[in-house]
Amino acid sequence: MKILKFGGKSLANGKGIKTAIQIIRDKAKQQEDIAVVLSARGNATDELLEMLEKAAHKESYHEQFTAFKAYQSQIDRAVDFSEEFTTLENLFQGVSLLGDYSEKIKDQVVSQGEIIAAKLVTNLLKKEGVNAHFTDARNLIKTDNVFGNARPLDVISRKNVINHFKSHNGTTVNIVTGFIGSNQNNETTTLGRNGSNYTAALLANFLDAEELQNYTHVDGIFTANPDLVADAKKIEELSFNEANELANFGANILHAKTIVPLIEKNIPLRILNTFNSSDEGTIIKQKTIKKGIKSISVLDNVALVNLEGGGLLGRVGVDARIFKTLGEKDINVSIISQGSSERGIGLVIDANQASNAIIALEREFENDFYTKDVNKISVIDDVAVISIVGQNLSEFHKPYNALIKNQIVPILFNNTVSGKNVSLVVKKTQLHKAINVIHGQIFGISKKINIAVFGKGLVGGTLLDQIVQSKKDILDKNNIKLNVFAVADSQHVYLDKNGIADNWQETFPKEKVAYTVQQIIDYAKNNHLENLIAVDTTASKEFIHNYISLVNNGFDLVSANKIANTVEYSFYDTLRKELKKHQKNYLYETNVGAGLPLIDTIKLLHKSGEKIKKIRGVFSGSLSYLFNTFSVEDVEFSTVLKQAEEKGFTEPDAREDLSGNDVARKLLILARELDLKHEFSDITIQNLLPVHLQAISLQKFKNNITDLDQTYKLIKANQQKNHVLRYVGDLSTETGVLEVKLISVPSNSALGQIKGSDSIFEIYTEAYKEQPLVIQGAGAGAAVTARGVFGDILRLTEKL
Ligand SMILES: NC(=O)C1=CN([C@@H]2O[C@H](COP(=O)(O)OP(=O)(O)OC[C@H]3O[C@@H](n4cnc5c(N)ncnc54)[C@H](OP(=O)(O)O)[C@@H]3O)[C@@H](O)[C@H]2O)C=CC1
Ligand SMILES: N[C@@H](CC=O)C(=O)O
Repeated sequence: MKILKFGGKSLANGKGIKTAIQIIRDKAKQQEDIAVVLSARGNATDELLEMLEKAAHKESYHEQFTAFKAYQSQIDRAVDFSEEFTTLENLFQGVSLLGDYSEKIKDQVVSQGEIIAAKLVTNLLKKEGVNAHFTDARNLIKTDNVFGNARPLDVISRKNVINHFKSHNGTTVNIVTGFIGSNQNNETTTLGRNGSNYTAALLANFLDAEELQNYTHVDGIFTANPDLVADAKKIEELSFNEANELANFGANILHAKTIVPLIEKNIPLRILNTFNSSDEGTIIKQKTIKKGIKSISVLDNVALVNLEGGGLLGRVGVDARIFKTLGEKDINVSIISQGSSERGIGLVIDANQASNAIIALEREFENDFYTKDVNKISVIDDVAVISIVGQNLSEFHKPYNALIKNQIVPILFNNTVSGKNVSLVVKKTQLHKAINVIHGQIFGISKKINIAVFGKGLVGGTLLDQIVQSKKDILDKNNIKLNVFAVADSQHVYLDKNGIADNWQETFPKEKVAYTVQQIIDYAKNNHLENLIAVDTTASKEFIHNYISLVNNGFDLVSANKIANTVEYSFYDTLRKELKKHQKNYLYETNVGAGLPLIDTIKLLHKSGEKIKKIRGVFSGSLSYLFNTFSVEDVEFSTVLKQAEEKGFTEPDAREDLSGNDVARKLLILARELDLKHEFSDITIQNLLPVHLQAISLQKFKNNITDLDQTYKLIKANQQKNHVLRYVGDLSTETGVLEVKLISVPSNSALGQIKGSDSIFEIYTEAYKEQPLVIQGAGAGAAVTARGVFGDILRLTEKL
């Protein structure tokens, strides 16, 4: 025999009840041996409780009652509910007169929901030709007298059920009311939370069923609540032990007490979706094939009680007193954690019971306050418990580190000795983000990286296009979901927590809003975005003042902008201290040599103790292009400069290149990588701009760009034969000299031979004494730079 159980949503008017009837009818017609257990339909239980409350407060419940009756009768007007409706009317009237009700009355009221459901379904099935039999569980499940949460009496209930099914067997399909029973005086009782599932499990146990099929409105049990974690996946199978852990930790479908009767007889429980008949659901059974972490569940209506005291060390019986005190108030403790010093004991309890718990504990430990053995009993009520079911402690560092990196520091954690469950208490405000971070780490379904790109010009825009093109591949190959949630220029931002559109260029003008960086930080916080990266592809001197705030708010940084590394050393130093404090990273490989792997190489050599003596070369891609072209072609200097701008080699204001500032910045960045605390003012710079072009507006400069031509024509003419012009940077760690200047070199020398926008860096070290280590390649350009920024982002994703 199989027991089928249908929940309220599966029996609601419309698609629910229709589909449920079809499922039962088809199984009955295929001569499957089945019994059916039903919950109340739709929101019947909640509505009955609401009306009861209204009656108790002497408020009018009549309108709601009329609507309730209409809803329940709507599907089949032929079914006679007059007995149930009259019972309800009488009960409400009585409660209204008294202005109060007991748990016993409450059970009588709510039980009508299941009775109405079973009567209706029986009738509908009969119309479909099924030999259905209305079965009132009050005649079968006998319980103790605890109204509202009654315990079934095993021996008598078992006997009743077996006898009933013996006399109603063969083609009969018993339609059983879930949730309700009766005591020895035949007074109606209910089985408490998840009562209908409990009825179904009891029946399965008593009748030695081969499977309990629980029809719900979801496809099964998920790796996490899909409302909180978009990437949550359905679990195919769970063991009873795992289900038990989940049941204790908030998985709504399961409840520990419903699993016990199934474990006892080794009866599998299958969670199915009434509305998705093709899905196999989740099966819960004795043994499963797949081992490992199964699910993350949450308890969010909890409070953390903390008892602290210097005099608790070695005191026998303190915990016993706590539990006795809470037990007397019927307060259940779901987690306890105690340090070996015994100075602090943390207890997780139901949030609704927190005040009672504190009052009771303060009373119990009153004398200990006087003796100063106990200093404080406090409660934190804005907390939630996240439980990782199946978490092996040897792997726990992964989700834990990810939480810390995302600035979520658990308040308390705790594990079961069996190693099947690790629970973390976190602030409720951080719950959403925490569960996503943990889920991404342990299930590896995909790690979501949330990126804000500041600056959507040449480099930023190319980067965004590259991300759009590559994100699917990166997801498929590396399980990394790149989610650009913000794109900003100097005035506006386009925000979408689910990721900007692929055609972001067209969407930006439609969606853009004015912004401050703080608003973007708040947006990330309010939308619980994890693994945050801020990308600076501006050339802004002001934007860098947001770096520290971004770091403080959980962002890692990637930057093409060289300013933060080249302003005063004190800022450079402070930023690094903040990064260290918050365990954040700042990557800026493109600051020198665009996409060339220069900074990483220098860092590695320096870290390994290799003494770098000198770095020399053509540091600027745009000036390289300028002089490579100008030296060999018969063309005006200003014409080549315009070409360099058009090709995206120059800074937004090309005078940054021509003044030597950009090369000087690169030199300073490399010097600081070598722990030299130089300032920009320490660099000797040969400015290539005539004075009158230096301080005017960019537009005026562009209008007068041909003023450069005469000067460079002369310089070119005065060169030695077979020589070419190169603008070089020179950094000597031995002399402390940092210099950028225009020189004339033989065209067949290493510097003389470079082509296009190539940069060349010669690194002289102890090991590379005579023949330097040379890094050469395109030193400027939007595509190579954006690719370098992209590389930094991907490098960061490995650290997150
Ligand atoms: N080109 C190259 O080869 C290389 C460039 N780089 C660096 O890349 C950076 C970007 O260069 P490029 O793309 O050419 O510059 P662009 O001028 O093309 O783009 C700059 C972008 O930054 C935006 N911006 C300016 N201020 C802010 C702000 N406060 N907040 C947010 N956005 C802002 C601008 O917006 P708006 O339009 O509103 O002003 C614009 O969208 C520079 O720092 C450059 O040094 C590094 C290596 C190589
Ligand atoms: N303008 C710069 C771009 C890279 O930093 C250059 O020409 O090198």
